Order: sequence, then C-alpha cells, then structure tokens
Amino acid sequence: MIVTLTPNPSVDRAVVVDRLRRGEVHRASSTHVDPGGKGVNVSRALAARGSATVAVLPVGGPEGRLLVQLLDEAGVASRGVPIAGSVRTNISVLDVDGTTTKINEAGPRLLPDDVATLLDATLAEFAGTGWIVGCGSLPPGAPVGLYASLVEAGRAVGARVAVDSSGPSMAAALAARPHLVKPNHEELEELAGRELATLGDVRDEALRLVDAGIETVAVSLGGDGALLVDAETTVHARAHVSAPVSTVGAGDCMLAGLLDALAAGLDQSAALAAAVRSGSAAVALPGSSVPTPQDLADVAVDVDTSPTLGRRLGR
Ligand SMILES: Nc1ncnc2c1ncn2[C@@H]1O[C@H](COP(=O)(O)OP(=O)(O)O)[C@@H](O)[C@H]1O
Ligand SMILES: O=P(O)(O)OC[C@H]1O[C@](O)(COP(=O)(O)O)[C@@H](O)[C@@H]1O
Repeated sequence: MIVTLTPNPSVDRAVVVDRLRRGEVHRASSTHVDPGGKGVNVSRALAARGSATVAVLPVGGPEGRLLVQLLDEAGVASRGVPIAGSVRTNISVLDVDGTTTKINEAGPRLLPDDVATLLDATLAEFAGTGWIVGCGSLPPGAPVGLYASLVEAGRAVGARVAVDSSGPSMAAALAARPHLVKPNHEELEELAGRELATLGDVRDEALRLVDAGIETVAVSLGGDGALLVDAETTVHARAHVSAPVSTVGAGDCMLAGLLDALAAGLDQSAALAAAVRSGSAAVALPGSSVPTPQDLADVAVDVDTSPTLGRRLGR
C-alpha cells in the first residue's frame, strides 16, 4: 500500500494555444482538466496500473468537490479532510511547439487543526507495510516542518517515507532523513546552491544526501531520464519520446513507477527503469494524464549501471 499526502492539491486545467503572447487574447484549441497536486498524481498513476493506494488531501469549496468527483471517476481512493477554504486551480498553457507555462495558485490556508488531521489521516490509512509519500508545495498556514513531521511519524509506525517537495519544506524534510527523495534537476541545484551541469555533478550532490542519511536519492532529469544513487549503486536510465505532448506531472508518474517497483521488491536498476518508463510514458499524454499499462508497455528504456559521469545535461 502506498499512501500519498498532498497538503496543497489542485484542479489542473491545461489549455493549448498556438503561441503564448503577453497581453493578448488567446483562443484555446483544447482544454484538459485533471485532478492535480503531486501526491494526488502519484496515487492516480498507481491506481491506473492497479496498485493499492490512497490519496490523503484537504478538500474544500467547489474546486474541492470537483477534485473528489474527478478522483472518484478515475477510480482513485481518496480520504479528504474538510477545510474552510477552496482547493486551488493550477493552469498550464501549452504552446503547440511544446513550451509549457504554468501558473500555480498559492492554495487555501490550512489551520493548525487541519494540518494535525491531515497527518493523522495519513497515518490511519497506512496499513502496516509499504510507503507513505509527502508531495508538493505547502499551502499558506502549513508549517515548514510538515514533511519532517510526516517522516518522523511515518518512521514511528514502520512506514518507509518518501518526500518530493522543494525549497524550505524540502530542506526541512531532509533533516528528518526520509528513506527516499525525488528532486528534479532544478530542485537538486537549488539544494546544492550551484549549477549541476553533468551527470557526475548530479551524482556527487545525490551522494552528499546519501551520506547525510537518506537511503535513496532519485533525481529526475527531464529528457535526460533519471539518476538513482544509494550507498552501493549509481544507475542512470533514459527513454526517448519522439513526440512529447505535456511534461506536467511526469515527475509524479516517475515517482509512482519507482515506489511501485521498490514496493514489489525490484532491485534499484529495475526500479529506476520502471520509474523512467512511467515518467516518459506520461510525457506522451495530454495534460497530466497518467499512463495505463498499455502506455507503459510501449516505452523502451536504456539502463546504464556505469553511466558516463562527464555527460552534459540538457534542460
Ligand atoms: N522530454 C522528455 N523525453 C523523455 N522523457 C521525459 C522527458 N521529460 C520528462 N521525461 C520523463 O519524465 C521524468 C520526470 O521528468 P522531470 O521533468 O525531470 O520531472 P518533474 O516533473 O518533477 O520536473 C523523467 O525522469 C523522464 O523519465
Ligand atoms: O505543489 P506545487 O509545487 O505547486 O505543484 C503542483 C502542480 O504540480 C503537478 O503535480 C504537476 O507536477 P509538475 O509541475 O512537476 O509537472 C500538478 O498536478 C500541480 O498543479
């Protein structure tokens, strides 16, 4: 069982325009509405492949009702914690040339009781084995140490705990030593405070986190795939996508593939291959659609257990 906690979920609205021009009226050629927020997406990706998961999230306002309805329709089990404010709507504008512009709202304010109830609900959904995953930004009112509290509480009930966040909440979570973290390239650079131009730079920085007590660091690298580092292994995996459609939520699908594979007992190389298969399959789908088993079957992944560390990374 993989329980996800998304303190700041969203309704994701993706619109396609010819070319985004500041200050002009645009006519969208298509619109895609998905349930959103990083942990919600991890649960959606897991449910789509038939893996056991529950998404824990605050729910309020008309957007909250829509979010729960969309999750129900997608067959994703969720546990909503009622809040006074309204769930946010995040907008992605996709140019036909593939450029994506995202506008993420701050989200509704959480009260201290809401935060405590979210943590309690997450632990209550944990069935005794498997993973608890905390993902995404924190809304106003949530303490910066929310994910650190999740790591400590999760560890106390015997869960393996993963965190995917950024900025101060991620830095605070690292101090609590989650079992796994999944920064993307930019987030790892932010943590490192320097540019990470090559695979070797990423490996060195990931190893620094491993040395600080985090068992597994999986860094998603966009079109360059992903690098997994632990005390024994450095493995790189990559898949070519000939026609990328939307990268929104690809990192969440990548994390879902990784945790699902680790929970099934696969080794690090096989788990990273599954992760990249999932992330890259998502890139070929519109909005933040999650891949079905058929979509996953279509992706060929190259895995390298002795990657060329001098390899320069694109953006
Ligand atoms: N252009 C691309 N071509 C192929 N795979 C991609 C591409 N962009 C992303 N991916 C896949 O999606 C995963 C997550 O992408 P990334 O952009 O690093 O995550 P995030 O959404 O967290 O920023 C990557 O590890 C890779 O497997
Ligand atoms: O919590 P944040 O950082 O604002 O991100 C939330 C957004 O991220 C997503 O999970 C997508 O992930 P990416 O932006 O990493 O592709 C959306 O569903 C959601 O709108």
